[in-house]
Amino acid sequence: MSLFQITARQGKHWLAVTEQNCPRQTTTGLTLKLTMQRGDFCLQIDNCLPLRGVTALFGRSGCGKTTLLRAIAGLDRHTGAEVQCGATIWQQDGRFVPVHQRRIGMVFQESSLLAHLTVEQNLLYGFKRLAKHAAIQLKPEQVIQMLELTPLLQQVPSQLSGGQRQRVALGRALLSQPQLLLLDEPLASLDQQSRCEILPFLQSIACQTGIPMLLVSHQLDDVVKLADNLVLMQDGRIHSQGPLQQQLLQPQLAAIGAMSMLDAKSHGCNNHLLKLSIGQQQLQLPAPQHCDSANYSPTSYRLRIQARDVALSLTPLNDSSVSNQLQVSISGFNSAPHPAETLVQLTLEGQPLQALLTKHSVERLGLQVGQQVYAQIKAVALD
Ligand SMILES: Nc1ncnc2c1ncn2[C@@H]1O[C@H](COP(=O)(O)OP(=O)(O)OP(=O)(O)O)[C@@H](O)[C@H]1O
Repeated sequence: MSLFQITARQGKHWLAVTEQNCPRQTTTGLTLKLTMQRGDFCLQIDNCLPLRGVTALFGRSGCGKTTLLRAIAGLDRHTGAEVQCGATIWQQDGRFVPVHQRRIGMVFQESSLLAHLTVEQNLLYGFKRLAKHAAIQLKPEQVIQMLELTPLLQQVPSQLSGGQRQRVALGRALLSQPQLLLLDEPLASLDQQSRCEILPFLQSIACQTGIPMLLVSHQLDDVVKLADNLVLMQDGRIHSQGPLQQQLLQPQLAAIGAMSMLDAKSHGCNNHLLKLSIGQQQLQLPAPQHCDSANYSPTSYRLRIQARDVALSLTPLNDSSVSNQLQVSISGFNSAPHPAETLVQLTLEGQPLQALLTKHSVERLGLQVGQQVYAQIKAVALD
């Protein structure tokens, strides 16, 4: 049985992971020491990034994400830099392992497939060139199945959509048997529908292969669906890093639209609604298109919620259309980009949740740290 169920819902895609945990590679981290000056820009990194799950690099344009990724890959050589992946030294003192000798799979914004080769030939291009002694962890048939590439194998890149091309690029990267996947805005050139189509594939690669990924993305939405760890970059430095849920509370993310991620458990569908629980509390959202209540096995489910979609009340509302009413406690208040607004930090069954309210509402309700209140979230605002 496949570890994963991937189902789609109209306009949005949705991934459900079975009760089995994803195998995560557990090596030591990616140790980086880099100082680089380019005109006014200075990259200064002295950090260790996790080598497990998906780590997203997020920050304003020009903060140095691509420069950092290129240094990790060995595409650029910076004097004095140190790059160590787990126990393997890629750069230190006079030693510099060139890009083709680092076990890295790379996918960029524009896939660089070979135009004259079929999808199958593109996939096998790097695989066939692997050294005979290289340990093969992923076979072509596994990758083709995981990325649903069978119908495309005899086509050439010009016959593919942008999303299909990125799937092939991902497949080719995986077949190079990487120790680390570097993804530099792999969804940036895709329209919204293609982005939604490819997200579940990225999720299943992360979970099924256990290969750690470093993902550069401008879309916080994508990061919230994919990442386990979030690294925030600012002016050439790593400002903060940590598990996604906690990092989403960082104040600088409020400027682009604060949101939360909740880990829930889904229990099945009824009347086209997916039923979920977080601890003892129940909630629901419109079910994915192919959700089959008869064959539903309990799954983990990652919920994404915009802070502006969360309202608070002192008592449960019985005459409201909002069906998700969750008991939460107030853990703090943060400033919001607009002077009339406040970000209320909440705790829901041990998980952080944010609500964006006007200061006027906070005062009117007399909200205080430690207070128990009810968070109302419209089912249609969840995904
Ligand atoms: N070849 C280069 N020569 C000089 N400066 C460069 C060069 N490449 C990048 N830079 C500068 O280095 C800084 C970091 O660029 P980088 O592309 O790493 O940022 P980024 O965070 O990836 O940006 P974006 O999100 O827009 O892709 C920028 O100020 C950029 O202008």
